Amino acid sequence: MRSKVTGAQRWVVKIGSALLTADGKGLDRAAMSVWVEQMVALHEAGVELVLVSSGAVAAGMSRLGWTARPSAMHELQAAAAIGQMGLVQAWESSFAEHGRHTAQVLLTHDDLSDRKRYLNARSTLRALVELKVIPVINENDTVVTDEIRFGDNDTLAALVANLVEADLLVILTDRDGMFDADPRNNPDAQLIYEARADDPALDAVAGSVGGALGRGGMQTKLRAARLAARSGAHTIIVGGRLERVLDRLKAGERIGTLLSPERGMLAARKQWLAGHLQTRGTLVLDAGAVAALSQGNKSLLPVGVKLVQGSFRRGEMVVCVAPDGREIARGLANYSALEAQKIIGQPSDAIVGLLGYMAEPELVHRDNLILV
Ligand SMILES: Nc1ncnc2c1ncn2[C@@H]1O[C@H](COP(=O)(O)OP(=O)(O)O)[C@@H](O)[C@H]1O
Ligand SMILES: N[C@@H](CCC(=O)OP(=O)(O)O)C(=O)O
Repeated sequence: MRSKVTGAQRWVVKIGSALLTADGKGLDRAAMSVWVEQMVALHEAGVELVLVSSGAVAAGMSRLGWTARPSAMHELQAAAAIGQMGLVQAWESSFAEHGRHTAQVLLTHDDLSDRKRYLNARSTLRALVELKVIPVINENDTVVTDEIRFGDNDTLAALVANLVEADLLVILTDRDGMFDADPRNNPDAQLIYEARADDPALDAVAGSVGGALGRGGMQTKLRAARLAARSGAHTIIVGGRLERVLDRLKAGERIGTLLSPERGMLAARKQWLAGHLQTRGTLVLDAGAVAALSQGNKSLLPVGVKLVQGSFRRGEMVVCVAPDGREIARGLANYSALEAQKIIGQPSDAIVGLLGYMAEPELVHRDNLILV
């Protein structure tokens, strides 16, 4: 029984090109509807779901009647743009049969390394998940060029897992999981059931290149698991063609390869925050807010802040000090310094009236706060 999998509340499910396109013969709609059925069942069981779907280039190639993957970037991008239409149509109509809506989200690496865009993407995805809509994410192949492209959707899926703070990343692929040698040329290769994501011994077994349709291979899946582990997520690499694969994972069955993070989700996040030393401003708290924060596990609301110093943007690190200047905590501000100045001392339900919108009711959320 895998309790970390059965207990996971937020899953990112990534489906690779090799699986989705029935090995190059257009989209495999029958397989898609089988996954959709299982994802809907997960949804009904209260699991929050985000889908990362590859397959745009492969679907576009099949629409255009191309049999070989083009090497010219613009042809690849054109194929992706054409194929993405079919891809999202297929997901939407399949989920619609179960009364579920989907939402198309196209992201680039740049979007996730820019702090403001990162926060915007995070808010949108959170809102979609709350609305019980299934976001279907792919790389925005039209706007990426060589240096900024992900190169593979495994990395994208891991970044999405970090973004939405998923506790489980499920990578569906064309093999039953990660083997101790590339099964293409080692018929005796054994499936690895469990390992620590950071185990260096895994590098040697992951090989390097992917199949004809996908590009990543096991190496990018391993890298993705390590990236996901940074925010405390577990990763499962498992065969997408295994019967009832997602149902069986949810039931705790030992299928696929489970790669575990070193530490839990919140601890990993706080450690990441603690490493972020650059602070951009200071919030001077009132005595009530100092007491609330010191007790632990409380967010900082605008009402408990007396003064805003410095110039910071949404998402940047600020220092929270007591009225006597003593440092209490550090955290990521949900509002810029200019906005914070307008809402401090006010209850959170006044934020919309003061700013014309509300990003979050807290000035600093407790998950983004570390006590000093
Ligand atoms: N140790 C390994 N265990 C399993 N598969 C491996 C291993 N090393 C390399 N591979 C290859 O990685 C391929 C899956 O990667 P890829 O083709 O990128 O698929 P996807 O489109 O699902 O991302 C498998 O078909 C397999 O041949
Ligand atoms: N974004 C592109 C490429 C992604 C890709 O090949 O990824 P994968 O099959 O997961 O290794 C697509 O949808 O075709």
